[in-house]
Amino acid sequence: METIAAERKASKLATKELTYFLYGGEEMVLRKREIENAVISDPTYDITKYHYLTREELFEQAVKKSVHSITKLMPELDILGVFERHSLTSVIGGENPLSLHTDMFMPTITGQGSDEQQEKWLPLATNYKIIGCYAQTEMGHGTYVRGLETTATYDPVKQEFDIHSPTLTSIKWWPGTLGVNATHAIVPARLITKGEDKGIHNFIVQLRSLDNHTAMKGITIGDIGPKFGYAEMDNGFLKFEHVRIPRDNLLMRFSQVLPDGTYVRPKTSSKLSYGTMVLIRAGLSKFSFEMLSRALTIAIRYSIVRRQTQNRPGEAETQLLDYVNQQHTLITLLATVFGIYFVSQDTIQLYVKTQSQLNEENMELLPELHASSSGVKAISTNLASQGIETCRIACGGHGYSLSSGFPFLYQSTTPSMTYEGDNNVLLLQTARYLIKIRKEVQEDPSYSPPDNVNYLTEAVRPRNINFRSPQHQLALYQCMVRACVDRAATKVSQGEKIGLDYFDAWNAAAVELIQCAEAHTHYVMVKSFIENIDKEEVRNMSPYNQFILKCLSDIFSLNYILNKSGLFIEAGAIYGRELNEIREVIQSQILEVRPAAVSLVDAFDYPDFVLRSVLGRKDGDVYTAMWEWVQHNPRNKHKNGVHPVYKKYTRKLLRAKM
Ligand SMILES: CC(C)(COP(=O)(O)OP(=O)(O)OC[C@H]1O[C@@H](n2cnc3c(N)ncnc32)[C@H](O)[C@@H]1OP(=O)(O)O)[C@@H](O)C(=O)NCCC(=O)NCCSC(=O)/C=C/CC(=O)O
Ligand SMILES: Cc1cc2nc3c(=O)[nH]c(=O)nc-3n(C[C@H](O)[C@H](O)[C@H](O)COP(=O)(O)OP(=O)(O)OC[C@H]3O[C@@H](n4cnc5c(N)ncnc54)[C@H](O)[C@@H]3O)c2cc1C
Repeated sequence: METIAAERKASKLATKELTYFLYGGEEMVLRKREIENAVISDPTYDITKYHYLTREELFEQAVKKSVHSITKLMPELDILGVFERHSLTSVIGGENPLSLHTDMFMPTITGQGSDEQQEKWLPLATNYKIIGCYAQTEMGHGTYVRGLETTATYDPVKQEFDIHSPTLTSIKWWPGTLGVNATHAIVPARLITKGEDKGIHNFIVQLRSLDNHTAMKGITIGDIGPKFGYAEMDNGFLKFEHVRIPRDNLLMRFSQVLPDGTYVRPKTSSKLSYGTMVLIRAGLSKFSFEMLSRALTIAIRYSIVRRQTQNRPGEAETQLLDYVNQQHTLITLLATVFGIYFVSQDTIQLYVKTQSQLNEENMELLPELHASSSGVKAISTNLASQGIETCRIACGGHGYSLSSGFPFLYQSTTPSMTYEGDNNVLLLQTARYLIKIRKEVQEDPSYSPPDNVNYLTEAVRPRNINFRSPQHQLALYQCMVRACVDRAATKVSQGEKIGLDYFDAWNAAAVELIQCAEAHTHYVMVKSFIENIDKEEVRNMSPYNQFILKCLSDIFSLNYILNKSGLFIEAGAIYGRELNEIREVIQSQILEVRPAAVSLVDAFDYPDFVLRSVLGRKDGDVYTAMWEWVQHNPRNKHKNGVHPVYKKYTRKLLRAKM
C-alpha cells in the first residue's frame, strides 16, 4: 500500500487537470462522481457476490438494476443528458439488458422515422411504455444486410405489411434485449410491394403484449442461450409467421409506401437506413477507450504493488513495473489508450457534423464518415480487446481470477470486434473508400483528397530524419500508407487485367485491402493524437502534463512503426539500420513516462466499485482484498469445510482397493 502511495506522491503529473481534460471539464467530473456515489451507496447495486452469481442470477440482477436506475435513480438525480446517462450506465457496470432500447431502437426512430412517427413512438419509448430492440441479424445473415430474408409484403387492401420469416435461416438471431424484455423491435426486412422487392427497409413490429408480455400472434421469441460472455444480456431469436402491421409502421423519413402500394424512393441515399449502425460504430471507439483504460488502471496499479524476485541481496523484491518488459508492455498500451481516446473524440465530432449536414440533405460527408467510423471501430475494438488480454497476462495468476476484473472486461469487449459489423468487413469498407479516392486522384489532377487521405498527394520521406518530430513521424506514415493503398489497388487492377470479374479481383486482393485500411486507420489515429495535443486546450496544460502526452504520442506513433517496420521499409519510409534508433527513442520515452504511470491511470478516475477488481484497488491493498473476496466463495461454505463431492465420489476413490 505504501508503495503506491509513495509513487503517487512522487509523481509530477497534474492528475486532476488530466481528469478534467478527459471528461470535458470539472463540472462534468463532479456530476459523474455525484452519479457514481448515488449508485455506490444504493444497496440495489451491491456487487459483493457479483462474481459468484449464476447466469440466471446475473441476468435477473441486471434487469433489476436497470429498472431501478430508470424508475428511481434517474428521476432522483434528474438525469437527462447523454453524458449523465452514460455515467450512470458505466458505474452500474455489467451489460445493461435494456440498453438496445436507448442505444438502437430509439435512435433508429429518431434518425429514420417521419415527424409523425417520431411524435407517436418517441414519447412511448422515452417513458418506457414500450421497450425496443434492433432485430436486424438473422441466423443466416449478419454481415450481408442486403441478403436478409425476412419479408414485409404490402397488402393495399388492408393497408398493412405482412412480416414473415420464410426460412429457418431468416429467423432473427442475436439481437440484444430481444430474448426476454423487448415489447417492440425495429425489424429490417425486404419491402415487397406490387410484386417488386425494394430491398431492406426498417419496420416497427410489436413482439409482446403490453398487458401480460406474452408473444403476439404469429411471433415465436426467446433467448439464444449461453454465450462466451454477456450473461446479463438476453440476446434472442425471433420468428414471424405472417405477422400483420399497419402501413405506417414502415419508418418513412427517407422512403415511403403510399396507401395504394406505390413505393417512393429515398431522395438521397438508400444507405441512410444503415444510419444507426454508423452511430454505434462511432461510439464504439469511446467504449474501447473506457474498457482498455479500466484494464490498464488495474494492471498498472497491481504492477506497482506486486513485487517478485529479490534481485540484489538485502534489497526488497523488484516491483513488476520496474521490469523493463513489463514497462514496455503496459506503457505502450497506455500510449495506445490515449490514441484511442483522441480518435474517438474526432470520430464523434465527424458524426455530429455529418448528421447536421444530413438534416439539410447534404450527403457530402457521409462516405468519409462511413469509411472512417468503420476503420476506427475495427481498429479501436481490436486494440482494446487485445490490450485487455495483454493486461491480464501481465498480472500473472491473479489476473486469471474473476476477482481481477479482467475476465469481465475481456468478455464484455471482445464481441465488439464482431457486432455492429465484423471488423474485417468494416476494414474492407474503408479500403473501398480509399481505392475510390485514389482513383479520383489519378483521374483528376485538380482533385484534392480529404485531409486524412492527404498521403495520396503528399508522401515524401524527410531528409535528416528526426524520429522525435511529429511532422517527420507523420511523413513516414504517409509514405507507408500510400504504398499500402497502391499495393492493394494494383493487386485489384492486376486481377481485372487477367480477366477476373470485379468480385474475384477484389477478393483476391482482400488481404492487401484490409492491410491498407488498417494502415490508414493507424495513420488517422497517430495524426489525431499529434493534432489534438497541439491544440490550445493541451497547450494550456501544465508543462509536465504536455511533456508526458508528447512522450505517449511518440510511443504510440513509433511503436507501430517498429511493429510494422516491414511495411515502412518496403515503402522506403525508413531503413533497417534506423530501427535501433527508433527502439531507443521508444525506450527513452517509456522511461520518462514510468514515474507518472500511477497518476495517468488515476486520471481515468474509476472508483474501485467500477473496476470490480481486487488487483486494481486505488489503495493498493490487494492481498487483504483477495482474502476478503474468497470468503464469499460458496464452495468453501460446506459443513466442516467438506464439499459434498467427497461423500459422493472422492471418498470411494480414496478407499478403493486398486
Ligand atoms: C458491409 C455493408 C456495409 C455492405 O453494405 P451494402 O449495402 O452491401 O453496400 P456495398 O458494400 O455494396 O457498398 C455500396 C455503397 O454503400 C456505401 N455504404 C455502405 N454502408 C454504408 C453506410 N453505413 N453509410 C454510408 N454509406 C454506406 C458504400 O461505401 C458503397 O459506397 P460506394 O460509393 O463505394 O458505392 C453492410 O452489409 C453492413 O453494414 N454490414 C454489417 C452489418 C452490421 O453492422 N450489423 C450490425 C447489427 S446491429 C448489432 O450488431 C448490435 C449490437 C449490439 C450492441 O451494439 O450492443
Ligand atoms: C454480443 C453480440 C450482440 C449482438 N447484438 C445484435 C443486435 O442487437 N442486433 C443485431 O441485429 N445483431 C446483433 N449481433 C449480430 C452481429 O451484428 C453480427 O454477428 C455481425 O454483424 C457479424 O455477422 P455474422 O455473425 O453473420 O458473421 P459473418 O458475416 O458470417 O462473418 C463471419 C466471418 O466471415 C467474414 N466475412 C463475412 N462476410 C465477408 C465479406 N463480405 N468479405 C470478407 N469477409 C467476410 C468476416 O470477416 C467474419 O470473420 C450481435 C452479435 C453479438 C456477438
